[in-house]
Amino acid sequence: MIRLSKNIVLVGMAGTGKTTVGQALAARLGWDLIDTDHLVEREQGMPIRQIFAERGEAAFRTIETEAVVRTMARSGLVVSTGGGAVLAETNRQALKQGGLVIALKAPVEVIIERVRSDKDRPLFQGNFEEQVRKLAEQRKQAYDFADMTIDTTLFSVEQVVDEIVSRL
Ligand SMILES: Nc1ncnc2c1ncn2[C@@H]1O[C@H](COP(=O)(O)OP(=O)(O)OP(=O)(O)O)[C@@H](O)[C@H]1O
Ligand SMILES: O=C(O)C1=C[C@@H](O)[C@@H](O)[C@H](O)C1
Ligand SMILES: [Mg+2]
Repeated sequence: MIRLSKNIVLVGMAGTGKTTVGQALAARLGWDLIDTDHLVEREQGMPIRQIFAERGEAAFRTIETEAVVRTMARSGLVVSTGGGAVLAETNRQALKQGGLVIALKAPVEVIIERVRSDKDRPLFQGNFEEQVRKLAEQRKQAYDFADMTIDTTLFSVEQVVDEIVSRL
């Protein structure tokens, strides 16, 4: 049994299911959900795709860090992060200090199938299969700082939630 921290935080590559599982987990626990991507989009008044296009990735990362740090100062939340939210040391520290960090994993082939029809991810434009593979390779160890890891390949969303709840 892992002692429950202030928040439950989901990290992982794009398409591993952080948003979908976060929604189901928050509903199951009766907790509020903050999806940092959605928070940024709401506060900036535009989709992340447009932030990347008009201001660049570095500007997005600055905004993302501010949203992550502010969110992690709260408690009793399920927090779904963006796929790249773990890249900054400031974010990793805030996530770890303020929550139990759970990494969702899936093989690159599964990720490709899950995100194939969603054209909103700015890092997956053009030859998106190649881009997913490259990013997965670059981020091979990026999620290793998590307190636990769940491979979502063979699980439905509700089964992933069952697994998380059983490990709390
Ligand atoms: N366990 C699962 N089994 C099958 N499909 C899943 C599972 N989890 C998520 N999906 C599907 O994969 C797609 C991507 O999921 P989701 O948007 O939740 O990923 P994400 O990790 O939040 O990605 P991003 O980092 O880009 O925000 C969605 O269509 C979702 O329904
Ligand atoms: O993997 C990433 O770097 C990203 C994932 C998404 O959640 C968004 O945060 C954005 O598209 C960047
Ligand atoms: Mg998401």
